[in-house]
Amino acid sequence: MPVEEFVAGWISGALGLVLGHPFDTVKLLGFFKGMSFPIASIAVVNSVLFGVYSNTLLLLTATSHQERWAQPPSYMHIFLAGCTGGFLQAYCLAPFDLIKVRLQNQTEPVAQPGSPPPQYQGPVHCAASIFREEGYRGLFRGAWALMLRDTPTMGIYFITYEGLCHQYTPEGQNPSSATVLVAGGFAGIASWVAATPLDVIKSRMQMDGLRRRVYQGVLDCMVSSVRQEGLGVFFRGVTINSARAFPVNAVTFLSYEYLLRWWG
Ligand SMILES: C[N+](C)(C)CCCC[C@H](N)C(=O)O
Repeated sequence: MPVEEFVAGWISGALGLVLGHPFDTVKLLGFFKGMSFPIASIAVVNSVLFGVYSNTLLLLTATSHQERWAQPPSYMHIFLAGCTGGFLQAYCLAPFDLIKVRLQNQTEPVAQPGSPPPQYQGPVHCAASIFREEGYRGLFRGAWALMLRDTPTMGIYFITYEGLCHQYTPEGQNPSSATVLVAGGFAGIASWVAATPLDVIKSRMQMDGLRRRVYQGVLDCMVSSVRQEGLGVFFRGVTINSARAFPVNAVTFLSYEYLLRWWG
């Protein structure tokens, strides 16, 4: 099994994250505060995504990454490989994403003197507390919603990327850096727009169970969110998600393609 894609996915995910982190942290003081945990986690997750995507395409079409611009795979194969990558990365992402959401939802930007310490003191403490209080399965709270969010939208991610690259690249050539940046940026936006409704539900499921369980499952969470807040609830955060998605995914794809060309 070719491993370059896993390594390139690892590095490119980390680079994209450095750019995206300020968007994730706009509410906090210090843009790059607390970055080591997300870097470590996105590197693992992106490596699984790109590694599985590329190897699934290899299984489906028998073309390696180097041959793919000359012999483009069908959109059906690209979509299936993207969905497979999205499905498997969701399981790796689930505990990391849970910890991120729990930490982001708990704190005041500046601790008030005399106020009680935050429930979770950092990522490791957060993971240990969830494990202690909610068990091993607690670490996978919201994982089902995350998997539903990522499986089809990672298919959309790769279809948009490959489609735009082909559109703007002469037959048989490698896409230019500008093309890769723009195609990567729009792939990020397209997949985030499609992912936002389930992203909202996923975050609610992850916060559920902290005290009293409110939702019975993904469907129940959807129905009660729409009842209380209307259909607009599904688009909450779509603008910030898209603004973040462009630079993050432009850099992720550019570094991914360049690392593979450089090694290959
Ligand atoms: C599938 N979904 C839309 C959730 C993510 C697609 C892009 C993944 C990228 N690491 C990022 O953080 O933007």
